[in-house]
Amino acid sequence: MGVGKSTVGELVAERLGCAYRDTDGDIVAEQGRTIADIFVDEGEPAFRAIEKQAVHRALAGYDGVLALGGGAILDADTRALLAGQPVVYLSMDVEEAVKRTGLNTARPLLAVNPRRQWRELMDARRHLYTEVATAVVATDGRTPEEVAQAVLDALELKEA
Ligand SMILES: Nc1ncnc2c1ncn2[C@@H]1O[C@H](COP(=O)(O)OP(=O)(O)OP(=O)(O)O)[C@@H](O)[C@H]1O
Ligand SMILES: O=C(O)C1=C[C@@H](O)[C@@H](O)[C@H](O)C1
Ligand SMILES: [Mg+2]
Repeated sequence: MGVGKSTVGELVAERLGCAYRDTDGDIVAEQGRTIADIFVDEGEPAFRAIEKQAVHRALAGYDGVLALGGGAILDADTRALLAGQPVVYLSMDVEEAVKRTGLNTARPLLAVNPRRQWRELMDARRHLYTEVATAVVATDGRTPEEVAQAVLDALELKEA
């Protein structure tokens, strides 16, 4: 969360001259409410079901850069769908995460104690991010432009 998927994803798409899409954005558009509201109204399991459908729809026949929600990889079917695709895991350390997400309540899973919650989420998920990733790109101390270039380098893709 807050690692720069949207910022960097858009830059990478711009450099490749291809489409950019973000499943969190798709969900908000389709549901007509914020992600925080879906969590509050229906709880996390209901959000995950909505998210799973959104990821599957977004990936079907898609050719471009897709930013996934941070928890999408919790679903085994989604992980299977990502197998064979170029998948980048953007990483950062906890202090960078707190700086980037701040106290922003748009991220319900970090709403109470961002530092502790971020550590717990990463301890639970790191192995899944690593499992689905074909490349890991560290974002600490790099500008979004530098991260975008590192992504292109890691995937051995050239600018359009
Ligand atoms: N490399 C970077 N260095 C410093 N700040 C950054 C970097 N990349 C993104 N940011 C900033 O961090 C914040 C979060 O970025 P962004 O919204 O792109 O992340 P995200 O991974 O899409 O988040 P979410 O999990 O909410 O979808 C923004 O304020 C953005 O400007
Ligand atoms: O990491 C997560 O579990 C989340 C990340 C965001 O992209 C949103 O999908 C939502 O806030 C949950
Ligand atoms: Mg985003």
